[in-house]
Amino acid sequence: MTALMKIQSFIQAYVKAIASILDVDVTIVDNELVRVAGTGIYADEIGETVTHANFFHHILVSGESGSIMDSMADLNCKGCEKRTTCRELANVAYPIFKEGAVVGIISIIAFSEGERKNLLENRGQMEEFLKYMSVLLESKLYTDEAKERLEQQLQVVHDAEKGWSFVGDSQKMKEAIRIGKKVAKSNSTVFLRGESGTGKEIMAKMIHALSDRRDKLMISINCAAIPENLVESELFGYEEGAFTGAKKHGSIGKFELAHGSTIFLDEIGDMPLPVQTKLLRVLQESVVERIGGTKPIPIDIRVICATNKNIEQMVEEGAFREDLYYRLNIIPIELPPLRKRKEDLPALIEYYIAYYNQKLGKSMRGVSPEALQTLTSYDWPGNVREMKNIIEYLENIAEGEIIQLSDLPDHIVMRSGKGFEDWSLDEIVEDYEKRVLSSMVKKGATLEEKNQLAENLKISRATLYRKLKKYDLL
Ligand SMILES: Nc1ncnc2c1ncn2[C@@H]1O[C@H](COP(=O)(O)OP(=O)(O)OP(=O)(O)O)[C@@H](O)[C@H]1O
Repeated sequence: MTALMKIQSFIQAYVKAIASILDVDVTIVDNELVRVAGTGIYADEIGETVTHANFFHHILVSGESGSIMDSMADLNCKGCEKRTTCRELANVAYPIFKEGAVVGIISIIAFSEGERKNLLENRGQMEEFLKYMSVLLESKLYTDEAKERLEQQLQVVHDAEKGWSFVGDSQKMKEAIRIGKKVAKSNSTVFLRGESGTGKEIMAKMIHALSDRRDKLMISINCAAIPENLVESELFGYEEGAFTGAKKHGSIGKFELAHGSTIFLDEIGDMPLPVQTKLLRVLQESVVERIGGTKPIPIDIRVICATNKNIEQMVEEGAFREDLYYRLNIIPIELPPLRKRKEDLPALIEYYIAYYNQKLGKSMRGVSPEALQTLTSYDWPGNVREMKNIIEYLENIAEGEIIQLSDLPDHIVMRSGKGFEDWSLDEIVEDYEKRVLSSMVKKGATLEEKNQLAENLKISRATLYRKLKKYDLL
């Protein structure tokens, strides 16, 4: 949608007001020559493409105002087959700009001789008026864009507050989200697989939030974070006197706590074997037995578990119970590593820029093409978590509104071994040279700093300047 079309209803009200004050007809077209607003006979043609638009086309290209005072004689209309039947007798038009580019045209039209006379007599004033209106429209475009940006950012924060908001349009991610949403309402066990930082926990949160259990808190346990000797009591609870140091009246375990809700068992591969046996019983019989307890306690829970380990290999090696593996692996969902879905990167970067803008009160606008290329070439071993942290870092250290290649941390620039398959050696060397130089020369570096750099690099000043010029780094 063009910039003007986005504020169409405002523009239509605006031209109506101008038309009634000046007693003329007014129209506005966008840069695709679609009529955005119009009065008189053009009120019925809103949304239609203006044909026979030599004159408008010229204004869009030249960015200069123009007028037709006699359509039968005007050069702009020469050769137009509609010239003899055209309803427009005269026309004064002015371009509408945004950031220096022409985004549309505002024009006053005379359909009758009387209107044409009025236009001719007051042409200078009309042009001045259109110019003023064009500036007003331009500022309206900026205000609306700023508002839209703010709304988007608020939406980002709102989504993040829900605890899950997936960004990513790749087929692989879409498929994972589709399955997650589809199984949310069921009570079946979900097994989330994927490297660290790929979004397993937010997937668990999403499934819980979309389930009928959402009114109760999801209980999350990181099996790798609890000391082995405490896992059992943490999960299943214990009775008074169950072991030395046991609390008076015992303690409720996480499974009991999750009754009626969802339990998320993260890093399930780290669950000790004896605890695995107890977990199997919980899953098969829907009961828990506290340590030192004698009677089973019925529970209603939905289990979501996750691991980044090769669990099949653990089963083979006897480190994970095979029967438990099959009992857990009912609905497997694979979260692909970021390096296998790089098409998600631009959206993720944009999302986290907006997120940290909001959080840190910054107004970062994006990433330069070179920086984006380098971020895309990087392998992201820490997946989305690593990317999120890098954006937070960049929001803190980058000076301009656009993240530049030179802002990126060295390890990313150096390790972004991009796909060099189709590159000649010269191109690879040039690419590397450009990255090294751009990470060394900060924007606005003084003459002295550049001279010092030439000295450090053991090249002449002339060579350094030639290279900086070549890579557009001056
Ligand atoms: N698709 C995504 N869109 C937006 N943010 C994401 C996405 N995937 C992951 N994140 C963010 O990355 C961070 C890590 O995600 P999460 O904790 O869900 O990963 P994980 O796979 O559970 O990692 P670990 O195995 O280390 O526990 C979180 O801050 C999360 O919000």
